[in-house]
Amino acid sequence: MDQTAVVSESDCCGNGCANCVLDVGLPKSTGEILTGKQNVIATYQKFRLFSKTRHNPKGTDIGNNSEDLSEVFELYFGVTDLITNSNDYVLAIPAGYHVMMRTYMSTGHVCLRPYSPFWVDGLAMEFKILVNLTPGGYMSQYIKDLQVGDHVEFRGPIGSLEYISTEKERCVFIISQGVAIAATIRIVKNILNDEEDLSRVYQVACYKDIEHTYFRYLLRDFNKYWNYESHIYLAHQKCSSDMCKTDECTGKCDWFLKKLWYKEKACLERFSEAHLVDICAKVNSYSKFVFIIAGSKKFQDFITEIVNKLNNEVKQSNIFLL
Ligand SMILES: Cc1cc2nc3c(=O)[nH]c(=O)nc-3n(C[C@H](O)[C@H](O)[C@H](O)COP(=O)(O)OP(=O)(O)OC[C@H]3O[C@@H](n4cnc5c(N)ncnc54)[C@H](O)[C@@H]3O)c2cc1C
Repeated sequence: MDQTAVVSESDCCGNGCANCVLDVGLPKSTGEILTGKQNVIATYQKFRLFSKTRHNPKGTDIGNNSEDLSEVFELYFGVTDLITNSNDYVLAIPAGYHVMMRTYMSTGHVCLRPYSPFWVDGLAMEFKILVNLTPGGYMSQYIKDLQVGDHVEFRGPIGSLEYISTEKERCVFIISQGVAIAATIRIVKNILNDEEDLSRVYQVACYKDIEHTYFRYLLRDFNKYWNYESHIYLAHQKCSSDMCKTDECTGKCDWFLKKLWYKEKACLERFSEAHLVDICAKVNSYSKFVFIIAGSKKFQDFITEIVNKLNNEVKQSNIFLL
């Protein structure tokens, strides 16, 4: 099957079939990870919840910090109780791919939801996901009730990202909405940690406000690399300063400016075509552009539309939807 074909979640019947329609094959690079071993997550596998912590966008690891987000959790899972020798297995989840979490409803129906690991240790067979609990959501309630030590079923990897090429001087635009940035973290790390990869990464992270800038500390760290820059867009920043005359913050008041870190820039607007044009103006050749878009279908459609308006030389095969 064409690995660049976009398969919608709605194509999945939701029954957790062994040969799920969402499996579109692994990128060629996965062969190196497997090295003759089996992928432990290729069929549904139980993973033990090692830890469950509230996400702190600033990265401080002091438990119960007042800046921890009450509705966003980092879940750390690892394989336990393998029937055969664990040396026969690795955990292969390529960057940009997701895993399917499975649980059963009280009605007996299966509940499947995809999540995108932001950290994977293939040999230890451990991974982490960031989950933004959805009010009234079935899996969200299940996750909320999960306790450390509980076992949860996952399978995968599922995805279609095959952007890796021999071309190492690309302009990689990574545009994400909210928690979907989790899916992009490993892609950025892979590029930045590859000394032979001279690609420039422009990360556009769209959030509702500064309190919800997930992985803010990572973006700060990535910005230390010569070939990386992040742009944060905050669509709904509330303000408690008198300087901003309305409830919506202008981003110019002392209250907001004090919230920013040294050299950190944030634009208090929705990301638009004009912003994309501004960022792209820094780059010369459009043919080397790669766009990786992570977010809801509506967000992906909007960004794809403005990318297509940008310049008709942007090849469709260089646009990847996570
Ligand atoms: C490729 C991919 C990767 C993803 N990665 C992540 C990730 O890394 N982290 C993350 O947090 N999320 C991720 N998601 C989203 C995730 O899969 C779930 O959709 C999300 O956690 C919500 O699931 P849920 O079962 O809690 O909510 P659902 O039960 O699906 O409910 C969603 C919403 O619909 C409403 N609703 C449900 N039933 C009804 C009804 N009968 N009538 C009216 N309204 C109803 C609920 O109130 C809720 O607001 C990803 C999604 C995709 C497609």
